[in-house]
Amino acid sequence: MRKPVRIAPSVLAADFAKLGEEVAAITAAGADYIHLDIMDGHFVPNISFGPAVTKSIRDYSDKPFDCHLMISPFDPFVEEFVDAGADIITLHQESGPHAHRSLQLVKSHGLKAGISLNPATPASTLEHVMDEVDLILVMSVNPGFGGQKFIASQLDKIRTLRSMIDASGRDIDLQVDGGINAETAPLVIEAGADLLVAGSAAFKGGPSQYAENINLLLGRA
Ligand SMILES: O=C(CO)[C@H](O)[C@H](O)COP(=O)(O)O
Ligand SMILES: [Fe+2]
Repeated sequence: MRKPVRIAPSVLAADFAKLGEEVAAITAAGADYIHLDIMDGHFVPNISFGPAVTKSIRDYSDKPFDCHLMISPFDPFVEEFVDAGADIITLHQESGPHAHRSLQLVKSHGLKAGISLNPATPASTLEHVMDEVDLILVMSVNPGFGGQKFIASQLDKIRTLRSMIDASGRDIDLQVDGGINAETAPLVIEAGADLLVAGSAAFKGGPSQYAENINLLLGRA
Protein backbone atom coordinates (compact mmCIF):
# COMPACT_ATOMS: atom_id res chain seq x y z
CA MET A 1 0.00 0.00 0.00
CA ARG A 2 1.26 3.50 -0.88
CA LYS A 3 2.35 5.71 2.01
CA PRO A 4 0.68 9.09 2.50
CA VAL A 5 2.51 11.87 0.67
CA ARG A 6 4.78 13.85 2.99
CA ILE A 7 6.72 17.09 2.68
CA ALA A 8 10.34 18.01 3.37
CA PRO A 9 10.72 21.81 3.14
CA SER A 10 14.20 22.86 2.04
CA VAL A 11 15.70 25.49 4.33
CA LEU A 12 17.77 26.70 1.38
CA ALA A 13 14.84 29.06 0.73
CA ALA A 14 14.54 30.20 4.37
CA ASP A 15 15.86 33.46 5.80
CA PHE A 16 19.41 32.45 6.80
CA ALA A 17 19.65 35.39 9.23
CA LYS A 18 17.10 33.63 11.47
CA LEU A 19 17.46 30.02 10.46
CA GLY A 20 16.53 28.49 13.83
CA GLU A 21 13.25 30.41 13.97
CA GLU A 22 12.53 29.48 10.37
CA VAL A 23 13.04 25.78 11.10
CA ALA A 24 10.73 26.05 14.12
CA ALA A 25 8.09 27.89 12.07
CA ILE A 26 8.09 25.40 9.18
CA THR A 27 7.91 22.52 11.67
CA ALA A 28 4.87 24.08 13.36
CA ALA A 29 3.32 24.58 9.91
CA GLY A 30 3.36 20.83 9.20
CA ALA A 31 6.75 19.82 7.80
CA ASP A 32 7.32 16.05 7.97
CA TYR A 33 11.11 16.21 7.44
CA ILE A 34 13.51 19.16 7.41
CA HIS A 35 15.53 19.08 4.15
CA LEU A 36 19.07 20.44 4.36
CA ASP A 37 20.94 21.14 1.13
CA ILE A 38 24.69 20.79 1.57
CA MET A 39 26.65 22.22 -1.39
CA ASP A 40 30.42 22.26 -1.73
CA GLY A 41 31.20 24.50 -4.73
CA HIS A 42 32.85 21.47 -6.37
CA PHE A 43 30.24 18.78 -7.04
CA VAL A 44 27.74 21.61 -7.61
CA PRO A 45 28.46 25.23 -8.58
CA ASN A 46 27.30 26.75 -5.29
CA ILE A 47 28.23 26.71 -1.59
CA SER A 48 25.52 26.55 1.08
CA PHE A 49 26.42 25.43 4.61
CA GLY A 50 27.86 22.43 6.42
CA PRO A 51 27.67 20.37 9.61
CA ALA A 52 28.22 23.28 12.03
CA VAL A 53 25.13 25.12 10.82
CA THR A 54 23.20 21.84 10.69
CA LYS A 55 24.07 21.19 14.34
CA SER A 56 23.18 24.74 15.39
CA ILE A 57 19.57 24.37 14.16
CA ARG A 58 19.03 20.75 15.26
CA ASP A 59 17.17 21.69 18.44
CA TYR A 60 14.66 23.90 16.61
CA SER A 61 12.70 20.90 15.27
CA ASP A 62 11.70 17.44 16.42
CA LYS A 63 11.33 16.26 12.80
CA PRO A 64 13.93 14.09 11.03
CA PHE A 65 16.83 16.03 9.50
CA ASP A 66 17.02 14.94 5.87
CA CYS A 67 20.52 15.90 4.69
CA HIS A 68 20.99 16.08 0.92
CA LEU A 69 24.74 16.09 0.40
CA MET A 70 25.79 17.56 -2.95
CA ILE A 71 29.45 17.04 -2.17
CA SER A 72 32.41 15.10 -3.51
CA PRO A 73 34.09 13.32 -1.85
CA PHE A 74 31.21 12.14 0.35
CA ASP A 75 32.54 9.50 2.75
CA PRO A 76 34.96 11.72 4.78
CA PHE A 77 32.08 13.99 5.87
CA VAL A 78 29.48 11.41 6.91
CA GLU A 79 30.55 11.25 10.55
CA GLU A 80 30.33 15.04 10.97
CA PHE A 81 26.73 14.99 9.78
CA VAL A 82 25.94 12.07 12.09
CA ASP A 83 27.33 14.13 14.98
CA ALA A 84 25.37 17.17 13.80
CA GLY A 85 22.09 15.29 14.26
CA ALA A 86 21.25 14.00 10.78
CA ASP A 87 18.59 11.26 10.58
CA ILE A 88 18.83 10.59 6.85
CA ILE A 89 21.93 11.20 4.76
CA THR A 90 21.64 11.17 0.98
CA LEU A 91 24.58 10.98 -1.37
CA HIS A 92 24.64 11.58 -5.10
CA GLN A 93 25.12 8.51 -7.26
CA GLU A 94 27.42 10.67 -9.42
CA SER A 95 29.61 11.92 -6.57
CA GLY A 96 32.02 8.98 -6.62
CA PRO A 97 32.63 5.42 -7.83
CA HIS A 98 31.56 3.59 -4.67
CA ALA A 99 27.89 4.34 -3.98
CA HIS A 100 27.33 0.91 -2.43
CA ARG A 101 30.14 1.44 0.07
CA SER A 102 28.89 4.97 0.89
CA LEU A 103 25.36 3.67 1.59
CA GLN A 104 26.77 1.02 3.90
CA LEU A 105 28.85 3.68 5.66
CA VAL A 106 25.74 5.76 6.41
CA LYS A 107 23.84 2.69 7.61
CA SER A 108 26.74 1.63 9.83
CA HIS A 109 25.94 4.72 11.93
CA GLY A 110 22.33 3.59 12.36
CA LEU A 111 20.94 6.26 10.02
CA LYS A 112 18.72 5.98 6.97
CA ALA A 113 20.69 6.08 3.74
CA GLY A 114 19.49 7.87 0.61
CA ILE A 115 20.77 8.09 -2.94
CA SER A 116 20.06 10.85 -5.42
CA LEU A 117 20.06 10.94 -9.22
CA ASN A 118 20.85 14.01 -11.30
CA PRO A 119 18.44 14.65 -14.20
CA ALA A 120 20.77 12.96 -16.73
CA THR A 121 21.32 9.80 -14.65
CA PRO A 122 19.01 6.86 -15.41
CA ALA A 123 17.00 4.91 -12.83
CA SER A 124 18.76 1.68 -13.90
CA THR A 125 21.95 2.81 -12.13
CA LEU A 126 20.20 1.96 -8.84
CA GLU A 127 19.33 -1.62 -9.80
CA HIS A 128 22.11 -3.12 -7.68
CA VAL A 129 21.73 -0.95 -4.58
CA MET A 130 18.01 -1.42 -3.95
CA ASP A 131 18.78 -3.63 -0.91
CA GLU A 132 20.82 -0.83 0.67
CA VAL A 133 18.68 2.29 0.20
CA ASP A 134 16.00 3.76 2.45
CA LEU A 135 15.31 6.77 0.22
CA ILE A 136 15.67 7.54 -3.47
CA LEU A 137 15.84 11.21 -4.47
CA VAL A 138 15.01 12.20 -8.03
CA MET A 139 16.44 15.62 -8.86
CA SER A 140 13.92 17.45 -11.03
CA VAL A 141 16.35 20.35 -11.54
CA ASN A 142 20.12 20.34 -11.94
CA PRO A 143 21.36 20.49 -8.36
CA GLY A 144 23.00 23.61 -6.96
CA PHE A 145 20.31 26.26 -6.73
CA GLY A 146 16.78 26.78 -5.50
CA GLY A 147 14.09 28.45 -7.58
CA GLN A 148 14.67 26.58 -10.86
CA LYS A 149 12.11 25.25 -13.31
CA PHE A 150 10.89 21.65 -12.99
CA ILE A 151 12.30 19.30 -15.67
CA ALA A 152 9.31 17.30 -16.93
CA SER A 153 11.41 14.45 -18.37
CA GLN A 154 11.96 13.28 -14.78
CA LEU A 155 8.35 12.07 -14.53
CA ASP A 156 9.17 8.90 -16.49
CA LYS A 157 12.10 8.24 -14.18
CA ILE A 158 9.82 8.58 -11.14
CA ARG A 159 7.42 6.03 -12.68
CA THR A 160 10.29 3.60 -13.32
CA LEU A 161 11.60 4.00 -9.79
CA ARG A 162 8.11 3.49 -8.32
CA SER A 163 7.97 0.14 -10.12
CA MET A 164 11.46 -0.78 -8.92
CA ILE A 165 10.57 0.10 -5.31
CA ASP A 166 7.29 -1.81 -5.41
CA ALA A 167 9.08 -4.84 -6.89
CA SER A 168 11.72 -4.69 -4.15
CA GLY A 169 9.10 -5.08 -1.42
CA ARG A 170 11.17 -2.72 0.74
CA ASP A 171 10.08 0.45 2.53
CA ILE A 172 11.88 3.08 0.42
CA ASP A 173 10.85 6.74 0.27
CA LEU A 174 10.60 8.12 -3.26
CA GLN A 175 11.55 11.78 -2.96
CA VAL A 176 11.48 14.47 -5.65
CA ASP A 177 13.42 17.72 -5.37
CA GLY A 178 13.47 20.83 -7.52
CA GLY A 179 10.79 23.11 -8.93
CA ILE A 180 8.01 21.55 -6.85
CA ASN A 181 4.99 23.86 -6.60
CA ALA A 182 1.19 23.63 -6.67
CA GLU A 183 1.28 22.79 -10.41
CA THR A 184 4.09 20.20 -10.41
CA ALA A 185 3.33 18.48 -7.08
CA PRO A 186 0.25 16.61 -8.42
CA LEU A 187 2.29 15.41 -11.43
CA VAL A 188 5.07 13.86 -9.34
CA ILE A 189 2.58 12.35 -6.88
CA GLU A 190 0.67 10.78 -9.77
CA ALA A 191 3.96 9.38 -11.09
CA GLY A 192 4.64 7.70 -7.74
CA ALA A 193 6.54 10.11 -5.48
CA ASP A 194 5.64 10.00 -1.78
CA LEU A 195 8.02 12.63 -0.39
CA LEU A 196 8.15 16.15 -1.82
CA VAL A 197 10.99 18.60 -1.30
CA ALA A 198 10.02 22.24 -1.71
CA GLY A 199 12.14 25.30 -1.05
CA SER A 200 10.70 28.40 -2.73
CA ALA A 201 7.09 27.16 -2.66
CA ALA A 202 7.23 26.19 1.03
CA PHE A 203 8.92 29.34 2.36
CA LYS A 204 7.26 31.98 0.19
CA GLY A 205 5.40 34.79 1.95
CA GLY A 206 7.01 34.35 5.37
CA PRO A 207 5.98 32.32 8.44
CA SER A 208 2.30 33.33 8.41
CA GLN A 209 1.97 31.59 4.99
CA TYR A 210 3.87 28.37 5.70
CA ALA A 211 0.91 26.20 6.74
CA GLU A 212 -1.09 27.36 3.71
CA ASN A 213 1.89 26.71 1.42
CA ILE A 214 2.28 23.16 2.75
CA ASN A 215 -1.44 22.40 2.50
CA LEU A 216 -1.45 23.63 -1.09
CA LEU A 217 1.53 21.45 -2.02
CA LEU A 218 -0.05 18.38 -0.43
CA GLY A 219 -3.39 19.06 -2.14
CA ARG A 220 -5.19 19.74 1.13
CA ALA A 221 -6.09 23.36 0.40
O1 LIG B 1 18.58 20.35 -3.76
C1 LIG B 1 18.17 21.44 -4.07
C2 LIG B 1 18.90 22.23 -5.12
O2 LIG B 1 20.02 21.57 -5.52
C3 LIG B 1 16.98 22.05 -3.37
O3 LIG B 1 16.50 21.13 -2.41
C4 LIG B 1 15.86 22.44 -4.31
O4 LIG B 1 16.28 23.11 -5.41
C5 LIG B 1 14.75 23.15 -3.57
O5 LIG B 1 14.47 24.40 -4.11
P1 LIG B 1 13.17 24.76 -4.99
O6 LIG B 1 12.00 24.06 -4.37
O7 LIG B 1 13.11 26.25 -4.87
O8 LIG B 1 13.45 24.27 -6.39
FE1 LIG C 1 17.80 19.21 -2.05
